[in-house]
Amino acid sequence: MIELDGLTKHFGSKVAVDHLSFQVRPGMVTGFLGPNGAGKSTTMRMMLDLDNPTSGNVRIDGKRYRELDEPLKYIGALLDAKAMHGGRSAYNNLLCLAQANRIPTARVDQVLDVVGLTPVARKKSKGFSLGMGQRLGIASALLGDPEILMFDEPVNGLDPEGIHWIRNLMKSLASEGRTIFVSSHLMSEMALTADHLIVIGQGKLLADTSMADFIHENSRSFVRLRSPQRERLREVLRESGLTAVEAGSGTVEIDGATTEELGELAARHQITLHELSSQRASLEEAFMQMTAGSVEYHAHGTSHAGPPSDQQPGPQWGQSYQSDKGA
Ligand SMILES: Nc1ncnc2c1ncn2[C@@H]1O[C@H](COP(=O)(O)OP(=O)(O)OP(=O)(O)O)[C@@H](O)[C@H]1O
Repeated sequence: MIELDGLTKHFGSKVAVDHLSFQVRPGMVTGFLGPNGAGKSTTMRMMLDLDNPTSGNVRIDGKRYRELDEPLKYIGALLDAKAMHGGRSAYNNLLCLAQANRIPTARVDQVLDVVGLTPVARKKSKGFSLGMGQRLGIASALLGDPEILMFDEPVNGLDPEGIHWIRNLMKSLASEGRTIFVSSHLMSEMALTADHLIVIGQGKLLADTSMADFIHENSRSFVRLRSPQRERLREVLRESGLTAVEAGSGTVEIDGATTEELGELAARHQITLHELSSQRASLEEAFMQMTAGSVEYHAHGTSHAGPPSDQQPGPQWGQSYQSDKGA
């Protein structure tokens, strides 16, 4: 269990983390979400005692990180996959870490096997692809067989097979009763992986909730209509006090009415419908709505908080969003 109590970090006048209090519980995967610059990495660094809080504190199983006897046996982390010594082989990188932390040497081969790097164990890690580097970073996090694991953007650089692998790894580690805390920009990925969500924006806690409740409470439900008599449909909706939002591909979306009401309304006015469907906004949309006021960098054309016209999964949004950072 990880407990944050009023955790705060200032960089000069910049408040990167603002009185964060939450718990990360064992036996589940907790997703840590927030737009770029929200303070996720800074929070994780303070959890590992790599940065000093301005105020507040973090407890790991009731203790401060620096009070842990052999920290790698309590908490393993993947923060920066490039942190490894490039001139050393994967095996030697892990061996040094094992020796420095009084972890049995045999564990090195075990974790190399878990992450699938046994065939390249003797190769220098500087020649590794981003995905292999991520796997090596994950191996180092697993080395002490810790009860708590923290991953900062672990799917970065992984191909679909690698993403599938890490998703299953995190779930299986959680099912063993471990505490798994993972940050990601890939909302669709979180939907498939996390049981619980912590959402932050501009360093502040925006949500601490189960995944199911997050979607239920934050996603907008609406009805999608498509008709060959589009103008007539719009007119009838307007007369009924309903606002139709154009949603592309000849569809309109309506809030505040059920499919039954809209179907009957169309029938009364003899309007043919080619589509009448109840929709619920996805996790990406719920997340965008929640954090809309706290993003530092907006991608062109995606700064509105409303749902996009189609129901595409998150990576599209994540990619355009990230690619705009620093533009
Ligand atoms: N060493 C530092 N000095 C000054 N400002 C910093 C420092 N580290 C982080 N920041 C600022 O603090 C804020 C939070 O940064 P942080 O990297 O924790 O966010 P993040 O949620 O991890 O973002 P990303 O998803 O882009 O990695 C940002 O505005 C960032 O520019």
